[in-house]
Amino acid sequence: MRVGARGRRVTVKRRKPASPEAPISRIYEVRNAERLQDLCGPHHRHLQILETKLADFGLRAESQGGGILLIGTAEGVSIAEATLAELERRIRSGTEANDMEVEGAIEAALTPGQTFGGLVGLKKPIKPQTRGQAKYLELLANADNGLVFGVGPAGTGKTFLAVAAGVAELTTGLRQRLIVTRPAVEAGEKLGFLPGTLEEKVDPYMLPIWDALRDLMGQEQMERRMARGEIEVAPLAFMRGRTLKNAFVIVDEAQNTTVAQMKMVLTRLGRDSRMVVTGDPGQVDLPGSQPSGLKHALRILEGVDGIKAHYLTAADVVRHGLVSRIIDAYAAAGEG
Ligand SMILES: Nc1ncnc2c1ncn2[C@@H]1O[C@H](COP(=O)(O)OP(=O)(O)OP(=O)(O)O)[C@@H](O)[C@H]1O
Repeated sequence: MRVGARGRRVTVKRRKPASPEAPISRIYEVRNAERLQDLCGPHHRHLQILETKLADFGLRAESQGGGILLIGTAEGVSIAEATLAELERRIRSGTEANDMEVEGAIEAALTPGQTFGGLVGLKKPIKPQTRGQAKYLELLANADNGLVFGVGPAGTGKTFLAVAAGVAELTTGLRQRLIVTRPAVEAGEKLGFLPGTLEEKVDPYMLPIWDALRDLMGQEQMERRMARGEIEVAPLAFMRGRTLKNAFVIVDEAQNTTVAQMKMVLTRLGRDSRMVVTGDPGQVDLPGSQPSGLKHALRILEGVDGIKAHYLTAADVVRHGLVSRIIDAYAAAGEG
């Protein structure tokens, strides 16, 4: 789905010759005079910002009765339409249109993942930050994808975006439960012998998950849903023998599952559930030379109907800029 003028392209006047860079003009139609004024801004300042930011596309924007005339390259006009549609969406949801919002809408329209329709029900909106993330989010946001593998190096948002999709499905009522599990390589089954509640036992290892949940739904909602049993964060061993129904299940750090563990968890998928498996085949911490269940699953499940795998790369790292260079250096040394 393209975030665009949503059927508003009423007038299309193409100039000759129809070379790709030839300027085109289209009218972004706005029937409501007050809305038109909000979009254009005082003394048409918003249109000036649009022209300045999209100068590379030769964009010109003029208010006309009933709409905004956009002239520029085809790409520029499309971005301007997407910007105006995003700005309209913000205004409709009660945001005051000001210079900052215009700039934010332009940024949203310019983001590589413009095709992503968005996850709803989150405390803060999530947007893809790279092309790879955009594709991954598209897969995650489509509830028809029963099993999605998110594979790639550290810091590409594999876990965070999976948690965002899970939170969105939980808070919008599409799924009754959100279950996040990780193989506890170090502690393993020994966790069962530590004192305290389950969360206390697994907290340090599960911290990144709690951080993401807190970020995406807020502490209060997170605790409320946890108390109601709607959110479960537990080591992989706790999944054994269960059928996970009506749940969004995330298997994180899946590179550290054994082949048997991976098969065990994949076959837990119950009715009305979805599963996202995330991991980095370059970071296997399994003792000895045990084969990784993730690598094995990716190999044998490739091409199976209804199963999607998405590969993020160093280009998708959203941590410090140095991280992607570190990953590349390790890969070059043959250790990634
Ligand atoms: N699109 C996004 N919007 C906002 N924050 C993001 C986005 N993508 C990633 N992040 C942030 O980047 C951080 C790293 O993401 P995450 O922990 O999911 O990476 P990962 O690929 O699972 O890495 P690792 O393999 O180390 O667990 C997260 O803490 C999250 O806050």
